[in-house]
Amino acid sequence: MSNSLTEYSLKHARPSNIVYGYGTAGFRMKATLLDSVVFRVGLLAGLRSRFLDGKTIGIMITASHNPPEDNGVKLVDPMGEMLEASWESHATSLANAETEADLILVYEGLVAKFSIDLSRPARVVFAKDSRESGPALVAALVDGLKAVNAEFHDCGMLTTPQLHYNVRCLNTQGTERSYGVPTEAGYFNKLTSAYKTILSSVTQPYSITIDAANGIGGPKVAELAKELSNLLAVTVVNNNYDKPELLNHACGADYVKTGQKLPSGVTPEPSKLYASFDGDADRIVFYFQDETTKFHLLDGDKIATLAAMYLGDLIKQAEVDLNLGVVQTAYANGSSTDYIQKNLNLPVLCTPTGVKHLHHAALQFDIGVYFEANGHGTVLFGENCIDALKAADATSPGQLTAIATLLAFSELINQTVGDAISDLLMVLAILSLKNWTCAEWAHIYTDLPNRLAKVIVNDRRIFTTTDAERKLVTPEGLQGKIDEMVMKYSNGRSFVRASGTEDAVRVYAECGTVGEVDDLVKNVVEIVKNSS
Ligand SMILES: CC(=O)N[C@H]1[C@@H](OP(=O)(O)O)O[C@H](CO)[C@@H](O)[C@@H]1O
Ligand SMILES: [Mg+2]
Repeated sequence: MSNSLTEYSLKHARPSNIVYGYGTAGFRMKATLLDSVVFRVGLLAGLRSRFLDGKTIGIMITASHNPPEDNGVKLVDPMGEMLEASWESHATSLANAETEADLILVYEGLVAKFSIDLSRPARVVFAKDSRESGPALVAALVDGLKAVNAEFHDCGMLTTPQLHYNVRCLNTQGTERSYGVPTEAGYFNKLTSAYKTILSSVTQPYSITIDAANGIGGPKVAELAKELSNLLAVTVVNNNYDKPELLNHACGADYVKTGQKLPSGVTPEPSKLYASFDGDADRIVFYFQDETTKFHLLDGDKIATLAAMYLGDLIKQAEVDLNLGVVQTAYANGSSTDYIQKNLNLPVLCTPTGVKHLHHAALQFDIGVYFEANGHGTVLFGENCIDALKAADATSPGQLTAIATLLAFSELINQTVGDAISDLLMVLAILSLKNWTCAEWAHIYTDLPNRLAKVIVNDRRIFTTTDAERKLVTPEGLQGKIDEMVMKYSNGRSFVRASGTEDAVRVYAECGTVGEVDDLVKNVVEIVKNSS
């Protein structure tokens, strides 16, 4: 084993002077630096699968909304969730082992630590997004998997959520909780069947234009939409996934959310709904321009609110005792939190940034809605919830329909991870059923004007936080200065934290008016600059 490991790893030597870290979104950086990392992720996936009795582990090669020259890699655990946090440090140790001999020491250390029987089977599936560097990184990954004798299957080009779906299907096949057929056709069928069930009484197709960020989500959503042509009229723009140099360029969910503006390639018709995916289609934001050409963003907070409102109503109609809650991060607009708590009377939890935190918190509700403001999120239906719905004794047609609709939503909404395609269908289903225009959705509450800024500092690690990242602990005294500044503004809120994916500190601010928020964010950026 170690011989073949040494031989293979010599082909994938680690560059010196780089420190790798498995962060919020796995390893992510310039693709040219990732060959050894991806190879070693193959080794870790083999260990993880053997540790979990041969369950299938997923690996996704993507850098999401990053520029075309970047790439990244992340692991998917058996139920389709992100890699368990305690294993992230093992990924980091493997990636940072200097020499081949060091690598074998770390690898064998993990084998011993977890008493892993290397004679057992290891199973891995992987996919990549549409980046140019994808195929070469896949070759490195395959070497890693061969080096540790893992069985593997290459799923080709998929969206990140499709790979998560496949992993869960493979690990639940033949069980009572089978998640579906582990193929792309299986994924499309699951979503389209659920959509047709939910919209069985609707006759008008909903029309939407999607900016696919020139990524892999474009061809996938176009394929799915063919099956739904009676219910959905989809136009895909920025759909050049075969021109990887255009990926995320002046388009995509991150561009639209951060800049609060239209992507290139979109010439809006007044009050018509648009959406943008990110490069690997695990995020979505919606938007439209009104008759006065004012741009309205419908971000993750608006999606969460819409879903919570609609599912809350369905629970009431179903007369089943289920609790519903919403999970957000500090980046959620204050108006959305207020609306969910005060108007919808639902509990809201706040967690640190990163979907794994939100996902985990959402599991405590029977139905947990979680979204980051940037459009990454989903709705989780707990096993108890599904069982209660299936066992419910419906006495009226209204109750029956509500129960069937809730169950269909649990099939429509990806239960493993935020999914742009699944979230798109969820939103369009709700808008269709409510017969709502995009303006009606936009006006359920009005966002407080907000700004997100980035400050490059010498060492972002000195910025540590508490209270779900809403308060700085260090540098000492800095939070006090921010609080003093915030006090000067109406409805002001601002917080500062180190990014987990970029070498920068992020500053968020919101206020009662645009003028104030521009002023506040500028002042907090100054405070941060002066502190480091
Ligand atoms: C403000 C913001 O949008 N932060 C993003 C960003 O994290 P940072 O730790 O802020 O760099 O990337 C994460 C991974 O994609 C995503 O989960 C998160 O929401
Ligand atoms: Mg993404």
